[in-house]
Amino acid sequence: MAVYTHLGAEELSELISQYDVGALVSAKGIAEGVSNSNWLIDTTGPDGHGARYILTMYERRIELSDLPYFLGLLDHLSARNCPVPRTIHDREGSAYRMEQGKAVALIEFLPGVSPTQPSAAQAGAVGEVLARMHLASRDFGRSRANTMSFADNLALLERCGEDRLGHIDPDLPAMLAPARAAAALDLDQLPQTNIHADLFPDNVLMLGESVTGLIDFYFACTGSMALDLATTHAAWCFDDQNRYRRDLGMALIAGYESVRPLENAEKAMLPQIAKGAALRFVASRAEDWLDTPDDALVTRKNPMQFVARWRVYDDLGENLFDRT
Ligand SMILES: Nc1ncnc2c1ncn2[C@@H]1O[C@H](COP(=O)(O)OP(=O)(O)O)[C@@H](O)[C@H]1O
Ligand SMILES: N[C@@H](CCOP(=O)(O)O)C(=O)O
Repeated sequence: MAVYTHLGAEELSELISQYDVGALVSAKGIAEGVSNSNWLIDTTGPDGHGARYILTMYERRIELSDLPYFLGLLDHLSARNCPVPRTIHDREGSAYRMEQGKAVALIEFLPGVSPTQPSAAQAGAVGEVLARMHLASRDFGRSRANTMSFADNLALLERCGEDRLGHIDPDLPAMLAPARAAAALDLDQLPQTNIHADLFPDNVLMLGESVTGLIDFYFACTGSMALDLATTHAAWCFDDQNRYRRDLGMALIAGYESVRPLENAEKAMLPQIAKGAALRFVASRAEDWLDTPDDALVTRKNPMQFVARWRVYDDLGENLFDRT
């Protein structure tokens, strides 16, 4: 379920005619995704040979004032040969337009599929691309504060409250104490850049072991590179029972370090940051769980999945980098 708004054929044709991409041939709603409405758009193409795009309508959680940052970052990274879709600008040069009172953007279509059970080779490739992206986004001229920082996550869990957290799962209120510990970490002293901050497998397109696209930059922000690596680690390196896949963890970090070796201060803090990164998804998923009506068509994501991952990080402690 990821088409929240109906756009009629005439509206779509009129919208597409504002871009130099040829005439609309077909528009199909995309089922994947939870936050925005997405359509797969085929046109006759700027040169008449056909072309494909993604049309995104921003529905939830996105401030209009953040769009120049998100869309500008796509253009910045794409121009630096990172596998990131560029934004198609309309004839007036705008990266987004308003339709039915909501912002829409036309985005380059990239080939590939998101892995559901990633291999170590795929995790290594993602680590390498993540590091390339970190280096390439250092000179992006804009910045954006992280609205899902560890302090924000703590505030979110506190707003949910022990009682309501306990209704989701009796083990959830116990996550407040580690969330306080994470909120006390100072990540500002670590190397900063513009980070993706939500690089789950479903936000990576791959063909075999090659990364063809990093997508869904709508949590991107200015922040610690180690936080982005830890978030990617928490999202990629566990099986469907939330058991740690050490082979993937090692491959992800090795791939990252093949491009950008971690500094000692980052290595020292990574075990703590990984716990905070797991709690970030405990917090947002707990909030979504409580806010989503039982009859909503969206599949709620279970916060306990990331409680399990937090426990793995807590047990691993300093051994996160161990190869055995
Ligand atoms: N640039 C792109 N190229 C190809 N497919 C894309 C692109 N952007 C999005 N998609 C497809 O649309 C789906 C939903 O996009 P996504 O940005 O993840 O939505 P949401 O923000 O709602 O999670 C993706 O899983 C992917 O299949
Ligand atoms: N990746 C987050 C949820 C964010 O959803 P997205 O569809 O915008 O990536 C999670 O798994 O909790």
